[in-house]
Amino acid sequence: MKSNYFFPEGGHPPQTNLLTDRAVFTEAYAIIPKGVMRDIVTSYLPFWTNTRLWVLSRPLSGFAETFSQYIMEVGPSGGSDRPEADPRAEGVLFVVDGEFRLTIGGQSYRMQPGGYAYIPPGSEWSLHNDGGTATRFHWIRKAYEKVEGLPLPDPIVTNEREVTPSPMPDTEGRWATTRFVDPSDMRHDMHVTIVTFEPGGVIPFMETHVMEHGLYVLEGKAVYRLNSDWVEVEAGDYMWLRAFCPQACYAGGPGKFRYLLYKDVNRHMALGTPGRFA
Ligand SMILES: NC(=O)N[C@H](N)C(=O)O
Repeated sequence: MKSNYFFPEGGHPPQTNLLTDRAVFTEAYAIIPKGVMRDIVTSYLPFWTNTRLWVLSRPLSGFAETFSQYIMEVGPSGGSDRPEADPRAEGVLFVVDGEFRLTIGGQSYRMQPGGYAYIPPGSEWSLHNDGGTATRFHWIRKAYEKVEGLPLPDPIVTNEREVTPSPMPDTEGRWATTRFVDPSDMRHDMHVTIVTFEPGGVIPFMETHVMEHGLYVLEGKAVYRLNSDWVEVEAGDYMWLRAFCPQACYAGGPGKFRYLLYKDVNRHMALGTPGRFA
């Protein structure tokens, strides 16, 4: 199935056009624009066949940075029976292009664009592209922080088509969030949602909060405020925001502006232990 969520750039950039990239890396945020996700900056992982990936974020300083995010590209017959090497890691997959078969705890699911899967830590899972074309999906990983007395979260497999977005209060529906997890479920320590703005919709104040973000633009255009800078972003761009990075946005139209949003939630910060997720 074809999707409009992914915007790969093959080959190498032209030698004559060095000023078009909008990549930025600062202490508070990074922007990895779609033009940077090219063949030359791919990675590979052990125990994955016919697979390459773009690593969009990973813990860098060892101080309370919580997640890693990849765009995975799995070719025909590719995949893995040993996808995750870290037993602490929980994961979310979100499909942007193509199809694959996902098996969690012996149960198999057909994943298509818009497909979302939450994989609890320690799960037995595998992923295989049994179609004829490459599939691409986000894989967001975090070291799960267990709460004594609470069981692990259950696996969740769904598609954004199955979930009704919740409008944000006082926005006349111009800003809505598609939630795959009940925000009051304290078993979960990470949320991956889809944020949708109608043209002209805004985040009307400088959100400044402890949660980190990974933010991949699925559709449309906007001007995004990151710390002290306003930047133009569009479908296929990725942003990574450290804790307390001030943020706001203005959706430019003419269509919807939508992004996949990672956020760490519902846990104390471990006191006096640097390297929480190193
Ligand atoms: N940048 C964002 O979209 N932030 C969200 N409002 C959030 O933190 O939930």
